[in-house]
Amino acid sequence: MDIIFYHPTFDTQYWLKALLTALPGARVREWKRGDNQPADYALVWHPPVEMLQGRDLKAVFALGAGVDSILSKLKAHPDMLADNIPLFRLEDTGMGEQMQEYAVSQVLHWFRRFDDYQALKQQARWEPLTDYQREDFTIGILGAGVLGSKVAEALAPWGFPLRCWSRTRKDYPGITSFAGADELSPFLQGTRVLINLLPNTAETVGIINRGLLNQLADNSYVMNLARGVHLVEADLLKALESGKLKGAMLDVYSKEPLPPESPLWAHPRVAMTPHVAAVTRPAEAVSYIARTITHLEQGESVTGRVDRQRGY
Ligand SMILES: NC(=O)c1ccc[n+]([C@@H]2O[C@H](COP(=O)([O-])OP(=O)(O)OC[C@H]3O[C@@H](n4cnc5c(N)ncnc54)[C@H](O)[C@@H]3O)[C@@H](O)[C@H]2O)c1
Ligand SMILES: O=C(O)[C@H](O)CO
Repeated sequence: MDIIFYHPTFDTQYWLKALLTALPGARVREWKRGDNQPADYALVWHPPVEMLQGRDLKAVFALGAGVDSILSKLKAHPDMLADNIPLFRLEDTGMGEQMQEYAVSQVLHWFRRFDDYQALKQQARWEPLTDYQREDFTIGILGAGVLGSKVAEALAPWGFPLRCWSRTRKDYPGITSFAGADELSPFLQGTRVLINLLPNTAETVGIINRGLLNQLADNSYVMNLARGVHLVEADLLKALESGKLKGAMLDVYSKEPLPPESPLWAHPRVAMTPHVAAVTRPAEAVSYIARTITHLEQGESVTGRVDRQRGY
């Protein structure tokens, strides 16, 4: 079995070695321009079109959770990957735990009013504030898939009212499930902390806009952990100014790296990280991919296949 690997920034040598260890007998090579030799599987992130074009592969693995960038490249170059070649993505592989850490720590930061105390400290003001109550702190998670459900699971023991919104109804213990476009408004009403973990698709681009933000509870918070295109940044800034929103925690942006002129940098109630909420953990990813390839080779069923029509 031949495997080709391409990632613009990862430590390729580490991956090649780890893949060889996990799949003894496989031939694994870094793909370089001009390499047209046959391959069975391709592991990629932001691949050049020529890497995949015309290849008769058994499967392609995206080396991340989101497949928006490869699907948009496929749209521009439909001959890059034949329709019958399955595209897989990483399911969790350590990203769930990272999202849990991120979301829980930020929710508690807001709930315990550390944002307010930070602002008071800057003015050298000693001022105990009224506690927030859990029942006024409903958390709504947009997207209840692999990562959204992990975040919900980690928040559940803290006792906040929890709800999620997804395409189809979920049956997660202790979490109210809202499903489909018709239930988006009821999901938003009463939500105090909105956490976004949707995939980037034609249906979800720009979903966190003025109309959506206006439906949240007053003094709400927004955490965007999915993709920058989900959020209309100008609408977020207006909602912060109007007082509708109390704060935002952003990991992803309409343009990355975020340009220096973006007003988000200087906004006192916007906290930011540079698209690091959950990164690919090589060891977990390699064992996931190796396991999936082994199942595919044995004709067994696997999960993680992207529905290219649906867009995730
Ligand atoms: N910031 C980061 O570091 C980082 C890291 C990993 C993943 N991500 C992002 O997180 C996203 C989610 O990852 P995942 O593994 O949980 O994906 P997933 O496919 O397992 O879950 C997606 C969820 O969104 C819901 N959904 C999709 N379209 C919908 C629609 N139109 N209406 C209602 N619900 C809809 C699905 O029902 C599902 O519950 C990824 O696509 C990626 O963009 C970001
Ligand atoms: O989708 C992912 O895996 C991360 O956001 C990295 O882009």
